Amino acid sequence: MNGKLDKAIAVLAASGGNDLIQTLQSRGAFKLHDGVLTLRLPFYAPAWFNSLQAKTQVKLAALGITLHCTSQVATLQSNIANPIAGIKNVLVVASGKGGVGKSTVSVNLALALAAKGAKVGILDADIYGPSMPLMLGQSDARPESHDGKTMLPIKAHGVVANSIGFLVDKNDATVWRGPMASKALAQILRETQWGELDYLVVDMPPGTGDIQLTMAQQVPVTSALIVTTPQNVALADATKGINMFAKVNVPVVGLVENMSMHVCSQCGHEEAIFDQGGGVKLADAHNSECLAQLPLHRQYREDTDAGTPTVTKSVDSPLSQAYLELAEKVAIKLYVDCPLGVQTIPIVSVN
Ligand SMILES: Nc1ncnc2c1ncn2[C@@H]1O[C@H](COP(=O)(O)OP(=O)(O)OP(=O)(O)O)[C@@H](O)[C@H]1O
Repeated sequence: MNGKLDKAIAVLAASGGNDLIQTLQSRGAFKLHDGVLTLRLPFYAPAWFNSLQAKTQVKLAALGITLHCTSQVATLQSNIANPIAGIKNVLVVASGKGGVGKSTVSVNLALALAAKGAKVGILDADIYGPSMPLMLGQSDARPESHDGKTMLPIKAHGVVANSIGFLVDKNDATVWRGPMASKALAQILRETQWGELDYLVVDMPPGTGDIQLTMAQQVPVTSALIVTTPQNVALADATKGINMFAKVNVPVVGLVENMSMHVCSQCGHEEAIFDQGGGVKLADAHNSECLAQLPLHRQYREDTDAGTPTVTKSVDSPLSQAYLELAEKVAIKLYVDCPLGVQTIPIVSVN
């Protein structure tokens, strides 16, 4: 019986990535019963699973096995032991430098994770330039409170979100000093009724100063995703970002090189305006991985400006596809990189 399972695992490892299949196996994700091999996937990655199934079907059939899968996102270990009720994993999206597209990546990645099947929230922690109200098409929304103590997040495009931008006048927040900004983040994080979430994507303020450091220490972070553009000046700042997370024991799941190549919306001509390949080099230098190279394309800007990020606006476009692929890579890599965490604290309703 076990020999059969071992053979099936070897078949899957040859096609689905050895590290991943071995991690799944060692954490008890496979069960073989009556010729049905059930994989309880601890993340949503339907494209990866469909490809695995297609590639292994014949060999598994020869062993008398059919493969099935169910998905339930696992809670992974975070940097501090102070979890937020109902939230399984917190992914912070950070950049050393401003204006590299951190918010654009945060919102599209969050929507892509949701499109794959996960329950996702967005916390816009970019105190000095909150963009989520605009990018989610919710500029006039204000979170409601039923008890005067906690807020209900804003719902948009299948995710929930909260932002300093919903709560405070833009001009007030920009003059906050570090401790005030960090306190505001802690409050908005813990006083929002997020519900049950597989991932909370946190759009961090740009930079690697004390504010970002304090924030990273206050929030139970599973991992960080670093956004950079390919040119040297941005890469130097991204390096500071990677080093900052190392200081606070937050693993970096990988890098995203944004504005990688300019694609003309008229003729499709490609030009490396901000240079090329820097994200891959940086990732290599830090033993990390460049998980996506996203083009500089007018459509990305137009869609977020209109409050309908590309992943919701045109799901089938190649621009959207790039994010859908990134979402699966992030979900898978988080699981492989991070040890399993303690069971999420369930939300208990108090009447
Ligand atoms: N790949 C892209 N192609 C075209 N435009 C983009 C792309 N990524 C981001 N932009 C645009 O660049 C501008 C800056 O992006 P964004 O606000 O996401 O950056 P940020 O790093 O979050 O900035 P900040 O430092 O202000 O927080 C926005 O107008 C956005 O629409």
